[in-house]
Amino acid sequence: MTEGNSIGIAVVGVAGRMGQMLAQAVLETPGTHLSGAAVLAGHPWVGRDLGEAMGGPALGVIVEDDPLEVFARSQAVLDFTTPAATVDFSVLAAQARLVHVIGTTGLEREDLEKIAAAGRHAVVVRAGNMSVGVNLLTVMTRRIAAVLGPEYDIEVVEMHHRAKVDAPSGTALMLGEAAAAGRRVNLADVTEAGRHGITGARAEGAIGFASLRGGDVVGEHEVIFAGPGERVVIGHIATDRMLFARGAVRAAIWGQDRPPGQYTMIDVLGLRDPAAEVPDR
Ligand SMILES: NC(=O)C1=CN([C@@H]2O[C@H](COP(=O)(O)OP(=O)(O)OC[C@H]3O[C@@H](n4cnc5c(N)ncnc54)[C@H](OP(=O)(O)O)[C@@H]3O)[C@@H](O)[C@H]2O)C=CC1
Ligand SMILES: O=C(O)C1=N[C@H](C(=O)O)C[C@H](O)C1
Repeated sequence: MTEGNSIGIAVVGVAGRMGQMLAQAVLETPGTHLSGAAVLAGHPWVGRDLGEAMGGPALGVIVEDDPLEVFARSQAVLDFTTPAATVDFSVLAAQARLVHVIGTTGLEREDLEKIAAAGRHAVVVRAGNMSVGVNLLTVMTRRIAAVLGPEYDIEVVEMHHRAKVDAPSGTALMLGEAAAAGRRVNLADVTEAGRHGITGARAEGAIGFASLRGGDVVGEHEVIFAGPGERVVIGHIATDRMLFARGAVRAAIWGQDRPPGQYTMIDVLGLRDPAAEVPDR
């Protein structure tokens, strides 16, 4: 629902780690309002005031379990849920002509195809990481990979909290895609992930991935270029999930009145280099 010129932004999966951050980010952003907050049917938060459910003061926003109703009074939806849920939401968001901001990771090729098909007539902004810093890191990774030759071995290392369910992280895949784009190779052709046992020597031109899990780590990424006599190491450490949430709200605002299509945070942040496309995971 438009309240004056304020943009109505809904959050699905609002009880999740990111869902709660997203709701707070909408509430603190001038020019937007929280038009709805949805969880799965049967969740204990259904029917409760969102603020109280989150352990704070009442917000006057009641948690619902019908995304259709929530979408009907919104201009955008922030979706950091699961691949299956995101595919379903993409159909509903496109029908309602909402800007669908997707942070969900672990999406397979078939999921991406379904999202692209559903979103043909709507604006979809999707990124495995919504922070400014990581998106800058992808631009730097592509550039460094393009300049350093194949004698520099590329490894992407990530660490996340113990509850993370997908690996490598969406961010690690974005960085891998950026490195592959810089080298003008297809990431799938050069990926080395999950090494264990007698693996044989590293393949020439491989891009390796290592995933660490533990504790409450918000998200840490490094790209290592290991060459003869030196290593170039660039990285990003997230210490607060609000970083991602603010990026998502920025994307929802940016997407208003854009032509239908699939966009990434590279578009939102104005970092696209037409001469060097970087696919985003
Ligand atoms: N792009 C980015 O910048 C970032 C992306 N992420 C990604 O966001 C996703 C979520 O992460 P996180 O918040 O830590 O995970 P959580 O598991 O804490 O949250 C996911 C939430 O989605 C809910 N959910 C699942 N299916 C539905 C549905 N059909 N309808 C409504 N709600 C649903 C879950 O509900 P229930 O628990 O009841 O099943 C849960 O509350 C992950 O893929 C993660 O990698 C995370 C941080 C930053
Ligand atoms: O699951 C998380 O927590 C995060 N997921 C994203 C990813 O897969 O890269 C972004 C961030 O690193 C946190």
